Amino acid sequence: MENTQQPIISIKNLRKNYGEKQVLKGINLDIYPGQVIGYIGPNGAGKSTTVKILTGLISEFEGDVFMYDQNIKDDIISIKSQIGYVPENAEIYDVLTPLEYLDFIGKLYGMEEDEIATRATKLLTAFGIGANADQRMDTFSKGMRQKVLLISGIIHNPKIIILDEPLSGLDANAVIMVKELISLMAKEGKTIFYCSHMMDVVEKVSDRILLINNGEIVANGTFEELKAGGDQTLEKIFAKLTGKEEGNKDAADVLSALN
Ligand SMILES: Nc1ncnc2c1ncn2[C@@H]1O[C@H](COP(=O)(O)OP(=O)(O)OP(=O)(O)O)[C@@H](O)[C@H]1O
Repeated sequence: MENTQQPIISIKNLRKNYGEKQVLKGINLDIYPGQVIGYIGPNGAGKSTTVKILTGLISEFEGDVFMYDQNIKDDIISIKSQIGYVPENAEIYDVLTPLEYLDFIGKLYGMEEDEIATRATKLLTAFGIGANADQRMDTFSKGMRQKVLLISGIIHNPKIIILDEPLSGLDANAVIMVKELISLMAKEGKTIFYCSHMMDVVEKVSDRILLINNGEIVANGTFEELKAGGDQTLEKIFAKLTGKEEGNKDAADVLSALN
């Protein structure tokens, strides 16, 4: 179906080089309000580089990115405050308690102290760690920290949410909850850019799936559209388009290297 809305994110001929190496080779993409974009690709394909450009962590690149109709090169600071970002490997200030940490993050987003405290308490409870709100995070498990990170990415109620492998370390119940949350947020009109290696989840939550390989988009469509090529799971589509369709003999190669 043709989208008649204005894109909330528009990526035009995005290129990035590290020295001689071309990491992004001209990415073009329009993303509309309320869409969940699943961004997948093999290790080293260019996913995190794309995300770092979208979130202003990398400022040197060729091409243009528009968010909320503004070129991010013109005012990345104001755009950053309107994005929620959950990074892949974030350091959390774990000498702080969740409430202290979220207070710090909320203030960076310009929120009022009372509003931060109320929202943080509600979110921590919703994520099942309300009882740990005043406990130092150096005592937290990986999943508990990941929950705090997720909360820190949405506490300011942004319209664009960028998630880089957000389910890492979460237990099965939390995964179900976050999947549901992604769908509900999209229904509210939020736009989610979701990078992950968890094919089964991407398959279920995404309205549009983009597969990047060697810095180029090699598939772009709904899961139904991608399946029309004949493969019934995203795992199989991924394997075919990234050159592993002959069956993955890498595991056997690893084993034989040991013998
Ligand atoms: N700071 C850097 N300097 C040089 N090369 C880099 C740098 N950051 C990333 N690269 C290279 O850019 C390419 C893309 O990396 P990127 O982190 O975007 O991949 P990815 O798709 O996120 O991979 P993964 O699934 O492993 O997280 C890789 O070849 C990587 O080695």
